[in-house]
Amino acid sequence: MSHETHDNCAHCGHHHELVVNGLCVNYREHRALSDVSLASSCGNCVALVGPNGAGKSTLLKTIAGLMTPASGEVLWRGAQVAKWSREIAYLPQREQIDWSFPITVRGVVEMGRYPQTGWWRSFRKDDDRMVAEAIEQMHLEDLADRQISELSGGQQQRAFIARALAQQAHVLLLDEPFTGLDRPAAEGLIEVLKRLAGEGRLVVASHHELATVPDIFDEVLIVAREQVAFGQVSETFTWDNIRKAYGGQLRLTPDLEAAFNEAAKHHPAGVANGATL
Ligand SMILES: Nc1ncnc2c1ncn2[C@@H]1O[C@H](COP(=O)(O)OP(=O)(O)OP(=O)(O)O)[C@@H](O)[C@H]1O
Repeated sequence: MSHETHDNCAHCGHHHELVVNGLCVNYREHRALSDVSLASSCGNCVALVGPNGAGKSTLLKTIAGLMTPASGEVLWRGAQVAKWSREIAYLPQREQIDWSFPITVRGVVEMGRYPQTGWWRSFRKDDDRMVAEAIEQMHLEDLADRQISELSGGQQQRAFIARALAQQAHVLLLDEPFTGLDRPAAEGLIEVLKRLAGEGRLVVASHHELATVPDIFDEVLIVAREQVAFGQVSETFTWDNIRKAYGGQLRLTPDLEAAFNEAAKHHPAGVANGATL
């Protein structure tokens, strides 16, 4: 799949870049991630893949500004991410969220406005409008007054994405957003992610289902505690690179083989040569 890439973001009219430079991240003295570098910009959907413990969540948290790098840097719009917390939204893995917390869907989405309003000032008309628009964009109107705990997994994901939209976030960092979704919900989420990228947002998501990478993403970062490869899915999503990251943990199934062939079709050289694996 390939999105139409906007020169300028339809969301804000600019063309912003996320740059990760030689990033290393530790938990105390334990090195979780080494030497990650990438550059992506508005309008892209970036997959983060690698085996369990590869450092995907760590990278998302660091890009979100929630962890401090041991070395290297993360820049958005040319400055350290800490400066841009309003523009960057992070959705943790499902199990990190307390879904029993008593809050309505609208309450979750309103939280997206808190960084702007501060806790001390009340909502203005604009805040209400942005919350209503986000709810509408994620087709949550009928569920807005329901408790978040009463929703299906797919609906809960949509509520959290609506919160990011209400925040007017430019970068969406999603940790395994497809986990626990049934097929229709997953297909709905694929459409949502493509639409958000198509509107000029930058979506970065860790993803376990390798066979669906070419359907959803434009670019891929493959990690295994350190960077294996980063680039366009058509060039980078190859069995060679995936095998480097997963070692003997992964078998080349027919589904996966089909996905590599699908990815290669969009590669200029792949089309010319009719190349397969
Ligand atoms: N809070 C923590 N304290 C210490 N080490 C941690 C902590 N969180 C993660 N790690 C370690 O850092 C490394 C990277 O973990 P991370 O959760 O980023 O991987 P991941 O690719 O997201 O894994 P998964 O696919 O299983 O979610 C692992 O070795 C893990 O054990």
